[in-house]
Amino acid sequence: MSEKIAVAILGASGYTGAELVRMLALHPRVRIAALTADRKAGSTMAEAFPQFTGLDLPRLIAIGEVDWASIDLVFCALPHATTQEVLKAVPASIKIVDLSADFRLSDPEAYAYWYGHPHKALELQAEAVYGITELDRAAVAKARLVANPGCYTTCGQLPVIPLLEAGAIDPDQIVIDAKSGVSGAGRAAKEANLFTEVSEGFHAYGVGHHRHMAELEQGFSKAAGRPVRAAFTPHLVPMNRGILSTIYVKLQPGRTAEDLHAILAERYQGEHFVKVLPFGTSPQTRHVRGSNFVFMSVAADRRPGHAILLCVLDNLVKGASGQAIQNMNVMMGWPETTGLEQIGLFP
Ligand SMILES: NC(=O)C1=CN([C@@H]2O[C@H](COP(=O)(O)OP(=O)(O)OC[C@H]3O[C@@H](n4cnc5c(N)ncnc54)[C@H](OP(=O)(O)O)[C@@H]3O)[C@@H](O)[C@H]2O)C=CC1
Ligand SMILES: CC(=O)N[C@@H](CCC(=O)OP(=O)(O)O)C(=O)O
Repeated sequence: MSEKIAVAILGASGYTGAELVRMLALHPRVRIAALTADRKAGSTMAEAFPQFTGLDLPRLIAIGEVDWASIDLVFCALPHATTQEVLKAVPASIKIVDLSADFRLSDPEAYAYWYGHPHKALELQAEAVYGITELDRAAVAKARLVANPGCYTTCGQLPVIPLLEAGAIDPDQIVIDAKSGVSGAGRAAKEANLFTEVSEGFHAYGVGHHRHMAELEQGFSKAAGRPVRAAFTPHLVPMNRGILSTIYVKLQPGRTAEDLHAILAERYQGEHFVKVLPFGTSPQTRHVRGSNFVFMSVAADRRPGHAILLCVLDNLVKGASGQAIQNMNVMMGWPETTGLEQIGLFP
């Protein structure tokens, strides 16, 4: 058996932290050496999440108690802003995959604008490599600190970026209508996430100003080779997991919706986790639930010169912890699917 690396999960008592534990407990190259929490420090992982009853896991401790000398790689699943303070104290010899938004924007001014305060770890922000694995694999392989992308932004960029790179769609006419399950908001108690607030209805939020626009625009601008503004409206739907993005695009002259499908099929041919379904298929969140897969497709729009892209993923897996493990596998030079073989949990 190959030697295992020792990993710490900061924020293990949260949803993405628990998802990391669920998948890393079966990862053949990893030993979970430290798990941290804030309010729940001192509890066992089974007390925080009874599904882990019987697993041999370290007790949840405060971040200050972590013995960094014993750790090879850190998964950081803390709230944004807290993350940049904490990661400054992690020794530079340790690899990091950060799930928060703290290191995703490479422009410090853009960060300050969208997050309302100056960045407190600019050296780390400069060092961080943005990592949608399928699009940034070569850079991720060389990185020490990977900024794991957001759930909405993975679901928005995977279908759009190859089309921008191919010059097949108009960069100024991208409209992303996205719906997320409530686990996307994390485990911390918030009035807006009470059962009565989210069940039996659904609503848009952050309309016209959601902070993920910055991350989408950063990716789209790089792919288009010029500044791009995107319309993005997130919605909260009464389900636990999953994101569906319905994306309206304008074709460049001479292009058809079928061309877009062919570009995506070719771009993701051979990718284990990204599946381009037949033209006109409507992918469903329930088919990727609990897995690291992304299903996407293209459909005709009745308006001439337009097309509709559809993309689904599990926000806690490919949208967060699964992609974080995929990035670790790339950073370590291991097969990318290691520990990520789960198939969607349906029905
Ligand atoms: N949920 C999702 O679908 C996605 C989340 N993300 C990002 O991943 C990160 C984690 O998200 P998620 O798991 O949903 O969040 P949760 O709210 O579920 O968990 C947060 C974790 O951080 C700990 N924590 C909170 N405040 C502090 C603090 N001041 N010091 C130390 N530890 C603290 C909590 O400990 P305790 O429980 O003890 O309070 C908990 O373990 C966030 O940055 C989020 O934006 C990214 C993509 C998708
Ligand atoms: C449903 C819900 O609230 N979703 C969160 C985004 C999910 C998340 O936390 O991802 P990031 O790390 O990319 O911010 C939101 O809208 O802020």
